[in-house]
Amino acid sequence: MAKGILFVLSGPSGVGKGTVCSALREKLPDLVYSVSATTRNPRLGEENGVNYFFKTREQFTAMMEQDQLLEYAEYVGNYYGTPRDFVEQTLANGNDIFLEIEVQGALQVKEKFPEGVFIFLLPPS
Ligand SMILES: Nc1nc2c(ncn2[C@@H]2O[C@H](COP(=O)(O)OP(=O)(O)O)[C@@H](O)[C@H]2O)c(=O)[nH]1
Ligand SMILES: Nc1ncnc2c1ncn2[C@@H]1O[C@H](COP(=O)(O)OP(=O)(O)O)[C@@H](O)[C@H]1O
Repeated sequence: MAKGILFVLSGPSGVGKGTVCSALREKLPDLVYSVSATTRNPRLGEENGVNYFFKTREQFTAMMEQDQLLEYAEYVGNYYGTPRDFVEQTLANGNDIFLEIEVQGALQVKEKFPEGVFIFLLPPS
């Protein structure tokens, strides 16, 4: 079976990644989205396992040490990372997967998956 395609959307903070992602979710409801792990606190309305997997710093460090993350980065004082197994299994099953992550993480994914499709959003000015 052909492997799925890995899509990574990245770019600086405030450039509109989240906005593009919500539009995409409406247009392509069947596309698989990676759910990241983070040490930041949940915001009102956010659900564990849906928006993020919310972790303590200890839990996150354990995931890093056990090589469970495809990439991770510290961003404004919190850790964010992409669970590896879910991405690898989705691709192996022949399904595409979409990641919305910040730039340091996207560069790490590019090292590991140079065949992926990397989209960097830039502000108009
Ligand atoms: N490297 C990396 N960045 C992530 C991951 N998940 C989310 N991010 C990025 O972390 C940043 C902060 O996300 P968040 O706390 O949800 O705030 P907001 O997207 O700015 O409202 C954004 O730039 C996300 O793209 C991840 O798994 N890895
Ligand atoms: N194409 C656009 N033109 C102008 N403003 C936009 C555009 N896309 C998004 N925005 C606005 O810019 C702000 C940041 O967008 P957001 O999607 O949260 O960025 P990011 O996820 O990259 O931090 C939001 O207030 C959003 O409504």
